[in-house]
Amino acid sequence: MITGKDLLDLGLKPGKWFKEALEHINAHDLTGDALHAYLDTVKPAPVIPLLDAPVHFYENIRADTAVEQANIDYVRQSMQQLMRTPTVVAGAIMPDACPAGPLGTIPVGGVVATRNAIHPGMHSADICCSVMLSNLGKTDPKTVLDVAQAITHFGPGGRDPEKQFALPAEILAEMQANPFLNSERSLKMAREHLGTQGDGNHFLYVGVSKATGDTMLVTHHGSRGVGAVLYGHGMKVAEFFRREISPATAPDNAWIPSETPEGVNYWDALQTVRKWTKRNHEVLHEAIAAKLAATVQQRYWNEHNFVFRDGDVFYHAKGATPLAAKFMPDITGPRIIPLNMAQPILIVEGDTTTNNLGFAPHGAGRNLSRTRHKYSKIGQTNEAIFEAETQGIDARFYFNRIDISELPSAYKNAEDVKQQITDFNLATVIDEIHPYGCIMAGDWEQDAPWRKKKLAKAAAALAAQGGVDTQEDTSALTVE
Ligand SMILES: Nc1nc2c(ncn2[C@@H]2O[C@H](COP(=O)(O)O)[C@@H](O)[C@H]2O)c(=O)[nH]1
Ligand SMILES: [Mn+2]
Repeated sequence: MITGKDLLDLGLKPGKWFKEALEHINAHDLTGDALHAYLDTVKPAPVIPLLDAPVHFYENIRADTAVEQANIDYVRQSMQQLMRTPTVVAGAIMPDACPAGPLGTIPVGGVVATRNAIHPGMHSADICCSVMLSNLGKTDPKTVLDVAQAITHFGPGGRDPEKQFALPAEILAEMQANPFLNSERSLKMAREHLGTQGDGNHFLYVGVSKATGDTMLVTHHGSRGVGAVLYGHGMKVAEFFRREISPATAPDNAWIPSETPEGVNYWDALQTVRKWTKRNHEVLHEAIAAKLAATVQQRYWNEHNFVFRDGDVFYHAKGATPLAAKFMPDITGPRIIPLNMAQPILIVEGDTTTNNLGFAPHGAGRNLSRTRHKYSKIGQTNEAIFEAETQGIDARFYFNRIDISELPSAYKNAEDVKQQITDFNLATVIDEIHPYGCIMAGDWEQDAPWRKKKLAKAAAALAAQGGVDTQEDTSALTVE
C-alpha cells in the first residue's frame, strides 16, 4: 500500500490532492512506471520562483526638478522589483510615470508585457479608463458645454430609471454568458451606470482644433461599477493561482494563466467590459450631438488602462496610450492624450519603436498625491486657487464644489511632458485641441461627516511613511 509518506519521499508537494491520489493509486495497485505516469497527471505544477534579475525596461522619462527625480527614483525601484515577476518579458515607463502603490506595483504610465499571463493588478482597477472625441464641426463651444452639462452624469451611483440609456442586447448576452460578469450586481450596474462618468479626474472637455477650428467634445472615464467588480473578482482568482504556483510573487502582481478556463473567461470579460465602456462614452456623445442637432464629423477613442494581446504576449498598460494598430480592433482615428484642464489635448499618432513597446503616455501624470497636493496649498482658499488656475477657461464642477486636486497644478508640467514625447520619439503630435472649458465632478464628498477623519488618517500615514505615496487616481472607483 502506498502512503502519504511514500509520496513525500518522492519529493511531491503535500496538499489536498494527496487524499484522492492515494485512493486512486491503492484502488488500482499502481507501482513503478504506472505509478509515476499517474502522478505526472495529478501532481501540482512546480512552484515558479521570481526571476534572478529584473528584465530590462525602457525609461522614457527625465526629471527637471527634485520632486520629479524623487518620483522617478521610486518608479524605477518599483519597476525593478516588478520586472522579476516570472511571467514578465518586457517593460517601459512613460513621461507621465508616477507611483501607484507599494514598491513593486506597476506605476501609472507603465507598460509591462508578460507571456501567457493576465495580471489584473497591472491593468488598473479602473478597467478600460478611456478617452473619446467627437468632432462637432463649427458648433459654438459654450452651447456644447451647456448642453453637455444637462445630459451627462457625474458622481456616485447610476442614472435614475427615467434617464437610463438602453443596454445593448449583445453586451447583456455576453455578460450573462461569462461567469465573471453574470451577477445581479454587475448586470444592475451595467444598466444603471451606462452614460455616467464617475468622479476623480474624469472629465467632459470642450475645445477647438488648432488644425481646423472645429469644436471637439472629449470625455474621459472608465467602466464604472461594471469594471470595478470584475477587477475585484480577477484579483481574487489571480491570488488563488499565485498561492499555488508562485507564492514568491507579490500579491499585486498575481496572474491568471491565460490558457486556463479562468484565463479565457477573464480575457473575454475584459473585452465585454471594453465594449460596455465604449458604449458608456458613445451614449453621451450621441445624446449631446442629437440635442445640438450637430452632425458628428469624426469620432475616435482609445483606452489607456487595459491589456492588449499579441499572440501569447499580454501588454498591460496602466495609464499608457496604445499606438500600434495590432492593439486596437476598432481604430477610427488617431489617439488622444489629455494633459490638464487648462492645456490643449494632444492628438497623436505613432507606432512601435525600440523603446515605446507600441505605447505613448496617457496624460501628464502627477508629481504629488492628491493629499500632498492639498497640503502644498495650505493657507490659500479653494476659490483663490481656482481663480488663479482656470483663467481664460470655462471650468465647471458638476456638484459646484471646487476640487483643487484636479486643477492644473496637480499635474506635471504639460510642456515638459509634450517635449519628452518628442525627445523619446514616442509619438507624433498631429493636432491640439485648445480648451474652451470642461466639467468635472468636483469635491462632492466635501461635507461628508467621515471626511475629516479620512483626511487625518491620510495625513498620519503620510507623516509615518516619509516617502513618496501613491499618485494613482482611484477616486473614481467607489462601487456603490
Ligand atoms: N484635459 C484634461 N486633462 C486632465 C484633466 N484631469 C486630468 N487630466 C489628465 O488626464 C490624465 C489621465 O488620468 P488617469 O486618471 O487616466 O490616470 C492625467 O494624467 C492628466 O494629465 C482635466 O480636467 N482635463
Ligand atoms: Mn483615465
